[in-house]
Amino acid sequence: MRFVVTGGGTGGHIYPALAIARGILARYPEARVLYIGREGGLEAELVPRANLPFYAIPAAGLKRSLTLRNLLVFWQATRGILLARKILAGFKPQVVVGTGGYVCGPVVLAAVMMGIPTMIHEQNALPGLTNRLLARFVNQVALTFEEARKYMPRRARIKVTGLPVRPEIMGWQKDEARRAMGLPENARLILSFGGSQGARTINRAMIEVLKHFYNRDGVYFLHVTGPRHYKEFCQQMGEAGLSRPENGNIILVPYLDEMPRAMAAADLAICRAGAATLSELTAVGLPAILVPYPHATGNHQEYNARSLEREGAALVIRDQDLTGPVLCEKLTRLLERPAELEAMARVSRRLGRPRALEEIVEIISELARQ
Ligand SMILES: CC(=O)N[C@H]1[C@@H](OP(=O)(O)OP(=O)(O)OC[C@H]2O[C@@H](n3ccc(=O)[nH]c3=O)[C@H](O)[C@@H]2O)O[C@H](CO)[C@@H](O)[C@@H]1O
Repeated sequence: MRFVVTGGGTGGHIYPALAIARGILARYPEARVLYIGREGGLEAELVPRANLPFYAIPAAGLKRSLTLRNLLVFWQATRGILLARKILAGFKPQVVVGTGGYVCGPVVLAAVMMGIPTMIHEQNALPGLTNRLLARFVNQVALTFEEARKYMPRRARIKVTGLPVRPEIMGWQKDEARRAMGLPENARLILSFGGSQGARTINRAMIEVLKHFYNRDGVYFLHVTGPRHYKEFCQQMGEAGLSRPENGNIILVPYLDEMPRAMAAADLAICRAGAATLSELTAVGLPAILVPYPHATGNHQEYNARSLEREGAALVIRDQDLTGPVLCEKLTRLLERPAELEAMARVSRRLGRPRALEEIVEIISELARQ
């Protein structure tokens, strides 16, 4: 069997495409999966590293307003469709799967024109422009959040599958993770982090939180500063009188490779609201205080965060409202009300979709049988 996956631009589109490719190969070890991405895109680096065959085509994004650049974009899209048609005609896939990003447009459209079954996956509660356009033409739309449905055409075939999380996320039991981290039995662990680069506003607020809770009994903090902010953060901790936080109840790291273990061990997370992060939190049932990244396209992180908040799995603080005292107050309230925190954890676990990948691969299998 042969399958094509496509999606690019940011890790947010590429990692789900890679997870789906791996899911297909796990189910059909004899299958061939080809990844089509953008010339010079981040996928051109990540896909070969994941040992998948990769073809690049030209693609660029439309500006939302009418500009000269858009003419160039149309030209590139036409070239992209022609090239994608050629690749698809040669490879003859049974199904083409797109996960969003500019490059997805020409590849999925070429497949639609050629009568090849197609599926797209949308990661966010507010769908991206490419996926919204493609949803009109594809055979199946898979969503992470139910909320995204209302932005999709009414006649689209839609299923809420969730977003595949990396398997390691499910690999730890809470007790085992806490023992491995050397945490005392009954202490609570608060895990705070920004995106992969960290988040300056969360760092700023966390300085005050850490100062407030320093050496407080029964609560531990694991704070991830982001690699670029680590030195500055340690310096600010020193200025706040916490020059040796590791002697108390605070662990500071620039980046956390051990995120799966930390999420399993933690009782509460303070973080951004990227789709992967939220899927991981709900997969392990970890309640959160979410601070959506305000510059994400269309402010989609706030839509993601509100979706968890509406259900009762998280609280949301907007980036512009985030200060040390506001965060301290919310945190203190939750720590003083363990029943509330436990209820949030239950809702979070209920929202989790640890079988997302299986469901997506099942849809792809059905399309392949058509
Ligand atoms: C800035 C931005 O626009 N981000 C978007 C990007 O997310 P992006 O992929 O940047 O961010 P996500 O929250 O989705 O994922 C971050 C990943 O990094 C991991 N991690 C993070 C810090 C750390 O120290 N260690 C670690 O392992 C997290 O566990 C998670 O797996 O695409 C997503 C899907 O379209 C969107 O929802 C996000 O809004």
